[in-house]
Amino acid sequence: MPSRISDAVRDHSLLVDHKHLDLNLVNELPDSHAWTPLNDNPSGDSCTRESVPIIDLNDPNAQNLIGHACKTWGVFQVTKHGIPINLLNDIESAGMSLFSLPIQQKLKAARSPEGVSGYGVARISSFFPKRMWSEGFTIVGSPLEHARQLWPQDYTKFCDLIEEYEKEMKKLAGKLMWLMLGSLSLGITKEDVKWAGPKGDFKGAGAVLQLNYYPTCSDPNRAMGLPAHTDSTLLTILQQSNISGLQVLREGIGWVTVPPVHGALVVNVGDLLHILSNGSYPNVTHRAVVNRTQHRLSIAFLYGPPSSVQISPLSKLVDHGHLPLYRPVTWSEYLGTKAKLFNKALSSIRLCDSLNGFSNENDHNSVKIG
Ligand SMILES: C=C1C[C@]23C[C@@]1(O)CC[C@H]2[C@@]12CCC[C@@](C)(C(=O)O1)[C@H]2[C@@H]3C(=O)O
Ligand SMILES: O=C(O)CCC(=O)C(=O)O
Ligand SMILES: [Fe+2]
Repeated sequence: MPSRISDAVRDHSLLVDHKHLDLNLVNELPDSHAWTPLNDNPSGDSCTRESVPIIDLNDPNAQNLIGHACKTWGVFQVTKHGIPINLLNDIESAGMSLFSLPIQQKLKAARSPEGVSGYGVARISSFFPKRMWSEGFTIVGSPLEHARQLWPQDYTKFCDLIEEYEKEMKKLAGKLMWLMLGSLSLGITKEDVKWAGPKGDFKGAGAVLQLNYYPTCSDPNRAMGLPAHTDSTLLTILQQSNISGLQVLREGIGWVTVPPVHGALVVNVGDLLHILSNGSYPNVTHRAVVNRTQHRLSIAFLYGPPSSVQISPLSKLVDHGHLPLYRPVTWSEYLGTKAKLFNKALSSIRLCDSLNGFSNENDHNSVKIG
């Protein structure tokens, strides 16, 4: 078995340039991609009855169900969300056609070292000693330049579809924001979240679209599609096609598989909503595993506030008994901190509990004192 990328190249001529291995052509897992075996088999495959809640957005009780899911899991699946199924299918096909391009073509749209958008491995890869079994394509704003490089003759279809998908996702994200905030405390209104705008439609919100592709893998227990992380967002809406792979970490249980449900979308709490909720909603840790027989595609809509807005615990959640757990931070500042500190970013902006003289029992990230 080739033990390093360089060996893989020599043996199989699979390396496209000095750092890109075409995972679709690799027969054996190179050492560079071999993680410690995943013997933490998810409870989704064993006997636990705990599963990520599935909530029908038309259910009159949806807000309470969402509130409970956010407090206990930090993640839920939504059905009857109003996104047309054709749009979900179309974006999936567009993603598949992108990742099916020859690697030399995809590399024409490679993310630049300082850039955010384009083709490449997920940004967090630099924090891990082993490489991921996945490819990514990140879209911020218009994908026009990169789409032109990928499909010189026929790029407008892709761009129009992305525009339509982002428009629909933004609408859904705004609706979810009110449902998630409304179940935190009675009476949270537009006055409490001024940056939601006069109509309360979060018009100025920011978003990034991330397409993830996980090729089949001969040794899935030693490979990792996307390692454990939290999203640096308010919330993320994930479309995970019909192949399983997403797992969430549940305190006291371990890794739980989020089973694909036809037409459903996965919604997870990101770091910024954790801050806004003053620690009441856990920013769920999640990862993507791979499998031997079926490649997998996922599409993440990463939703955040306008870049200059300071996010801090909602004032209605703060009083003498509940001091703010985090200092204010903008999305841009937080992304910069995350890029440097990764999973220590949140604690770097945390206000000191011992100074506050208390520990919030609702805060799933807190270390209990005393
Ligand atoms: C806005 C962003 C969130 C993200 C980093 C980024 O600047 C652009 C890509 C996003 C993504 C998608 C895949 C998983 C993730 C952890 C990563 O490596 O890149 C997220 C980042 C994040 O949420 O921190
Ligand atoms: O592919 C998945 O299921 C997870 C993707 C993800 O976590 C992300 O894009 O942030
Ligand atoms: Fe994620």
